[in-house]
Amino acid sequence: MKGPLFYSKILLFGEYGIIKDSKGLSIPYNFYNGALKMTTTPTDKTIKSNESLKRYATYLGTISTDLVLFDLKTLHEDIDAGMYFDSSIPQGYGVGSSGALVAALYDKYAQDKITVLENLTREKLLKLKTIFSEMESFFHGKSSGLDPLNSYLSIPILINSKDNIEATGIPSQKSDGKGAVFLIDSGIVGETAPMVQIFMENMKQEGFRNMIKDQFIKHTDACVDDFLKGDVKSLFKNTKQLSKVVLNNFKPMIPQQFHDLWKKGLDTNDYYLKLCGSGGGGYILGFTEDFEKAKQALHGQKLEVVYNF
Ligand SMILES: Nc1ncnc2c1ncn2[C@@H]1O[C@H](COP(=O)(O)OP(=O)(O)OP(=O)(O)O)[C@@H](O)[C@H]1O
Ligand SMILES: C[C@@](O)(CCO)CC(=O)[O-]
Repeated sequence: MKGPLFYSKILLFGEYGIIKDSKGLSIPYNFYNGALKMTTTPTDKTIKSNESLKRYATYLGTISTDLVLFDLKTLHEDIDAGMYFDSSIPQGYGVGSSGALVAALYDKYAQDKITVLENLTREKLLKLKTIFSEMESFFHGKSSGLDPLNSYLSIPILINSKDNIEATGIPSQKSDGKGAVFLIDSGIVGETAPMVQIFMENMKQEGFRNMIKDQFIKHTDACVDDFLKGDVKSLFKNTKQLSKVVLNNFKPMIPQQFHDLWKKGLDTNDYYLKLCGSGGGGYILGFTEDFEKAKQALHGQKLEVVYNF
């Protein structure tokens, strides 16, 4: 048995802001994926995954059946027979390893499931997001459900506000374009929950709240609009503003050794850095009008291009 592939995702814009009703834009990232599989020859990796599935299956049994009904009997039988999630998606890197797992399990074991083939009305999308939020909260404490939704549908998702999301198209990539969105591997595993806790604590201060409203959300929304319109010039202007605000106000979310590189990008305009998800490690997202230049300026860092302008 090998189930269908579920992909990683990248939240291009909207981290933290979407908690406070900013816009957000999340795209599938096909470089990494995962699928449910049966083991034939157990290894440390399959055993660890299988044990994690076992714990998770118990949790799925506690979710209200009014929301979603699972074929728990088959799920437990499959896990006892050695099923695991065969995945290349790194964990704690902000690209949604738990989201892909949630999507794969919903796909295989939910009854009366909403499928990707039907007309996805806003109501159906919200229903799916609510189910996924409940399913993923086992891993995150609290989850928006956006990661599994992205992975399940494998299409870009535009978040207009908390209760207003839609499937969207993004401008097609220019394969010969000089500009790029890229990932930098910080080499550190991050954790979402403590980062969100710091953010919520900061939000108790009026100054921080104002900065979020008047600067962070303003620039985030502008970046989303620019990206969708394909207005690259304005996008870089707004990404620079966003990068600056994040460096000044989200220091705990930026690993120490990247503070100087972050500033160097702003000073030289060779690239602009932003958080990729909650930060604290994992990937950092970069935007550049000239990837060759950025590569030189970031010499020694591990870079992966995710989109070409
Ligand atoms: N291949 C896998 N097999 C079993 N469980 C997995 C697998 N991949 C991820 N998980 C589960 O997901 C958890 C990681 O989820 P977590 O939300 O901490 O990270 P993430 O989803 O990679 O991060 P982010 O939300 O920042 O993208 C693991 O601790 C594990 O329980
Ligand atoms: C930091 C955050 O905004 C994005 C993490 O991918 C948390 C969330 O909205 O789930």
